[in-house]
Amino acid sequence: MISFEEAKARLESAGQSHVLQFWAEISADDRSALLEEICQLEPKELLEHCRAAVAAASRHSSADVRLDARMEPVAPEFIGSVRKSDKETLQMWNDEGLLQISQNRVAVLLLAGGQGTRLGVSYPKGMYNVGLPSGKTLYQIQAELIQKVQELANEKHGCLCTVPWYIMTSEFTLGPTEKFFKDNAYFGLCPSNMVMFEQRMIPAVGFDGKIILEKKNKIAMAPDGNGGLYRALVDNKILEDMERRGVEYLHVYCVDNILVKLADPFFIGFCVNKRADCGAKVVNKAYPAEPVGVVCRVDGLYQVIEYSEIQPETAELRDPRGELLFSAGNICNHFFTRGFLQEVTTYVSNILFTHYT
Ligand SMILES: CC(=O)N[C@H]1[C@@H](OP(=O)(O)O)O[C@H](CO)[C@@H](O)[C@@H]1O
Repeated sequence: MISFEEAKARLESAGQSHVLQFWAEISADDRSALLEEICQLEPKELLEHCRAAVAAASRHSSADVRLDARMEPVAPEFIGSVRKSDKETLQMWNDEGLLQISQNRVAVLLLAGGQGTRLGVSYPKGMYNVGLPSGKTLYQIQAELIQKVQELANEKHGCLCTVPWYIMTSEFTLGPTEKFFKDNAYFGLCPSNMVMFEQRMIPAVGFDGKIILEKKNKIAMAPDGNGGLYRALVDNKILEDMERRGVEYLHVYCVDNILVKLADPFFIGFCVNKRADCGAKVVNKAYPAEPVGVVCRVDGLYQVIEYSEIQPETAELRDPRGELLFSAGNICNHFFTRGFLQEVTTYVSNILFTHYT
């Protein structure tokens, strides 16, 4: 545990002295708890985190127009459409995907660290009963889809393959998720092919760059978002686990998608066929103001522009055929090769956590 003076100095160096503003009012136990929390914060990283929050807030309020001006749609040669492709092409993607799955080269990774706040539940979203006549939860639906795609590959290739399931949870969701799967006998999957791991927690920061206090003696903490995946992969040695299992391709998806096609052979096959490092499955936007992010290019780099970042005029733009120019709606379904993730995590480790080593 660190001393009060040390905590004060750390917070000052990150511009967060207000965290100790209630020190005089709190009990000895509460003081220890607060010092323990402060002890976990690395000052340099905290400073960067708080600065990033301010920068993000100012980007939202001022630079949107400039961002819009730099947006370009995804180049047609990088797009594959299930709706517009012929039967042979679709067959080729499906065959390629099933072949990779049959060779144990494909895994799925679920982003399930979020709390069910917007859904209005106090338990992990995957445990939600979505109201089907069967009463199945999202986790059960997904477990059955993994079994199904394994079966399809087995039937086609006469093998006994495995699609490992990586589940990124958080401090809020790990315990209940583990218990839920155990209580339900892993819905028939082999527990050794399921890897649950935790993403990091970070302090919640206001638009003014100041840490938010949950209570007088408690910093408000939240999981570090879907972008926390890269750090969590490093922290939990997930890429090493993938390598041990011979997994080369990863399908990453969000928990709250009832229609998700796990390890979708068409999607996997398309990406493998294109020799892509990463890919995003998108759905045509239904209408310009639909609250989904769009996959596009900004300054030549592929990224998602959120619905909160795009100007209505830009969202309304149409191509000569009358279709929305920015129509590639992000549904949080991504493809990554292990090699690409290795590169990204090495890069992220170097710029973000050099001071940990
Ligand atoms: C930061 C982020 O993850 N934004 C995602 C996410 O937004 P929500 O605000 O969580 O609905 O889900 C959308 C639908 O899947 C997707 O289009 C968007 O890009």
